[in-house]
Amino acid sequence: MGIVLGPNRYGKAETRVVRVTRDGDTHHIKDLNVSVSLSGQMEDVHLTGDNAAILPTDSQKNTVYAFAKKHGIGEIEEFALLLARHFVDETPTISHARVEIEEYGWSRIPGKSGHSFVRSGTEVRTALVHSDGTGGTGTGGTGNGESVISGLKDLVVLNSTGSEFHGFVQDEYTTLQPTTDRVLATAVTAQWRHRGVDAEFAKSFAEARRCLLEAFAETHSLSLQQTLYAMGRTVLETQHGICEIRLAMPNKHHFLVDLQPFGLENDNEVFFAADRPYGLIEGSVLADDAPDAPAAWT
Ligand SMILES: O=c1[nH]c(=O)c2[nH]c(=O)[nH]c2[nH]1
Repeated sequence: MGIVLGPNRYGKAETRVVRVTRDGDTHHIKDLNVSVSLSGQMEDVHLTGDNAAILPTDSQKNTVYAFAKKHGIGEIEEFALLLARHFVDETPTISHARVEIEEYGWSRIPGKSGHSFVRSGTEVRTALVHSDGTGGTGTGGTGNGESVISGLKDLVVLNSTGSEFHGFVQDEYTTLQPTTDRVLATAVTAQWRHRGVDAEFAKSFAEARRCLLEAFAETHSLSLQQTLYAMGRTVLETQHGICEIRLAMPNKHHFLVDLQPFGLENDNEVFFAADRPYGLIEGSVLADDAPDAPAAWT
């Protein structure tokens, strides 16, 4: 039996960088969590411990900080592309870079100060970039060895009516009562794949987020699965630069509390918000001409 090295990658995970841009007394901040993962000629380091091909993960972390100073931080997709292309273009032993970024939002505290901020809730904006470098010829999904996926996570939403769930399979373990009026709540994780790498990412993000919220609010839901599909479809119908969207939506169950022991009616007014277990509904919605790009998601 022969033993060989399988797929591998390495890099600095979760570099936290906060960039302050000073515009007189008015400051702007970008707060990111950057994870770099590189692959290439890595046989020797694994098989013999020869580090000659290795760009240390420490240098990768330093690059994130240096680029934040030199180039500033604009849209996270662009910052990720800049980093990914740099690692592949400048290090001959690296042929592929994956850069994943989370962005934590801050909004201004109203008032006179231009330097006071409050974190904008739990929601996180995300980007995932793959690059074979600016001279790349790989199969990232755009034909030139690069792909860009944008997204968000922990977008928490709730409909206090307009949601039903009935007509499901009944087996000997089924106790769930059918309902024609329930609370529907979830924390949306969404990732959408762009057809190209030069979209207007700020505009596209705002539009995709608006579509997700609008479809969640406006769909009269017979299941969270139906709502998921409606949300994905709305994004793809509105934004032709996006060819695929993947959604993961936990069903944050709200159970009606039995108030009868207290002689009280509960007409869909008082709920117990359970945090676990939760139903986990996941799905992908695609344009039927979407180019195949499974590697873009890894
Ligand atoms: O929207 C729902 N989808 C399900 O698949 C499911 N299963 C369940 O117990 N409740 C729900 N709700």
